[in-house]
Amino acid sequence: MLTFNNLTIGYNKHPVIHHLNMHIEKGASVAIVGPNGCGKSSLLKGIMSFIKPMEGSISIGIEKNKIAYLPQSSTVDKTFPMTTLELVASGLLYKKGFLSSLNDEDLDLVNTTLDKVGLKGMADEPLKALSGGQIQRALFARLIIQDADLILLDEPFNAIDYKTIVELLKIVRMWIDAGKTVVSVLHDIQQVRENFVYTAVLSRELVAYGLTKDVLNRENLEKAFNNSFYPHKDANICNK
Ligand SMILES: Nc1ncnc2c1ncn2[C@@H]1O[C@H](COP(=O)(O)OP(=O)(O)OP(=O)(O)O)[C@@H](O)[C@H]1O
Repeated sequence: MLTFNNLTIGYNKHPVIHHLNMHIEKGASVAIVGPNGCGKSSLLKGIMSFIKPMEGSISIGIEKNKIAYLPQSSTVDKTFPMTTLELVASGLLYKKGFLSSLNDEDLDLVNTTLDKVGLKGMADEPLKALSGGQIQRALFARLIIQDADLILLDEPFNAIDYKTIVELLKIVRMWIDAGKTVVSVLHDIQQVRENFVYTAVLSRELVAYGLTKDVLNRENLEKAFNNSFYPHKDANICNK
């Protein structure tokens, strides 16, 4: 489904992810863990082609429109003039082209999905009227509507209350049980252990990748988190 071939990505010639070789099977649930600033978000952005590899490549075994992406909540512009319904319906853009071309069936699907994520009656609310947790529920509704085969989640439960986390985790498990490939950046080790079969421990370079039960251990976490961490702009230009 997804292969990183000697992948180096970074900014202004300075590497953030360094010579990554890793393969993710179709239908796998993969957590990406590692210290702040080690390149987890950059890796997801690389998969989305928002940033280009400095070296190596990313092979994706499906079409781009079969990938859904949840960005880190801090990057979502809540002042954007849009209703909850429009945000969720934008998950159909790949299929429909324009929101104006949505038919009654599409709108029914959006409204049913809003109910599913606990946002019944919120369709016409502007985004600025939603709490952080409600925005995250709406973004999950958009992911459901997209019905993608590969789902990329960047810290999906950051600053979200316990009840919302439990409900959103049920959606993630539903995707995994349905055979979708789910790759998620997470900081909560317990969440990883309980929900993700595979884990990649990153620290710019890959520290370990394999079954969560085998690789999510103190030794690998210490290797990743004890790395002396410098801002990536001070990283040597890669000559490997
Ligand atoms: N657009 C950018 N331009 C320049 N540098 C960037 C850019 N985005 C990220 N970086 C730098 O790349 C490095 C990795 O950032 P990234 O957001 O991928 O890390 P992360 O592991 O997701 O961190 P966190 O856990 O804090 O979200 C950091 O040093 C960051 O400052």
